[in-house]
Amino acid sequence: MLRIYAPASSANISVGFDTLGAAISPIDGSLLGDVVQIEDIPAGFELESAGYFVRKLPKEPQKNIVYQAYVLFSERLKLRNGHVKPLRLTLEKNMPIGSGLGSSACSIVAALVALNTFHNEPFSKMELLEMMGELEGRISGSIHYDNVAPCYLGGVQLMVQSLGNICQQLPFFDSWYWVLAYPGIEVSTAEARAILPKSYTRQDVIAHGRHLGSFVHACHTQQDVLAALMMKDVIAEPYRESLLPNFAEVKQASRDLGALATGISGSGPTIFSIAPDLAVATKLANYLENHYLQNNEGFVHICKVDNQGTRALG
Ligand SMILES: Nc1ncnc2c1ncn2[C@@H]1O[C@H](COP(=O)(O)OP(=O)(O)OP(=O)(O)O)[C@@H](O)[C@H]1O
Ligand SMILES: N[C@@H](CCO)C(=O)O
Repeated sequence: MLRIYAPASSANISVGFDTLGAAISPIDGSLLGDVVQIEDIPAGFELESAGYFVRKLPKEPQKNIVYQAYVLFSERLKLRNGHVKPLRLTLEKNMPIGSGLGSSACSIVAALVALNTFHNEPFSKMELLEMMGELEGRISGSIHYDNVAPCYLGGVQLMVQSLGNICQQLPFFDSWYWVLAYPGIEVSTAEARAILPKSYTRQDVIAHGRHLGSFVHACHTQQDVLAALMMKDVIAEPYRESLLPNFAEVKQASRDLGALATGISGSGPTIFSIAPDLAVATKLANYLENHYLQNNEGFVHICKVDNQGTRALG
């Protein structure tokens, strides 16, 4: 029996809509992500689901993205004259759905890595990642890799989508803490994409290019102040902030408490705040617990970038 854990991820990082994402883990060692278990059975295929957020999954098993991952993996294996073994997948759905923490990505990545490992790795990392993007695209309406890539490979990933690579890892700032606050309400990624403009002004396009280019440069030259200053979003945040509770006020208060940057994680409603040290991270966590959470489902975690990505649990 094999158990695969896939961590939460924060897509966009404000400055790289659909092109940047980071894998994230709480510093207290708790696992913030989904687990998929795979095991032999005598014949056929079985899917079981468990975990705190199982009640939020679609009622029909065929709509569970883990089921669809199994079907896609089987089809691709068949194209190589292979066939899937009889097996049971058990999804532990620990991630809230529609959270902005890459919940569907966690399920997709854990399922495909479990299936690939169980069949002695017939697919390369990039082939598997391409399947992950296809499945993510079915959910949100368009293929984007900024959750699945960091969730799978760990670190901060830049989607280059060229020369046979879907993504490449960026050097990042090891001292930074990420404070993630999930308010406990749901925002559908498909809907949060639908409200974005179809086109942008030349001024916005130039600003976006300057921010993203300078941010990537700052990562490579390890200029943390420049990187934090460039974490500005002209593509999504101005249109999505109305979906989040008191976002402008919370962002200003986080800045006053010492946050280097604050933005929407993925398509929200989770927000992230970057702290230069643990003292500021703790202050931010306390503030967000008291001012951003909307109900008992909400949570705040002090995190760091997870450089391991998806892995087998012992
Ligand atoms: N195993 C699964 N995990 C999560 N969502 C699933 C799963 N299977 C099917 N779904 C469906 O996929 C959709 C996920 O929606 P959405 O993309 O908004 O959530 P998300 O992946 O949590 O978003 P985000 O990437 O912002 O965290 C929901 O309609 C949900 O019912
Ligand atoms: N880049 C995607 C991430 C969704 O999780 C978006 O912002 O729509």
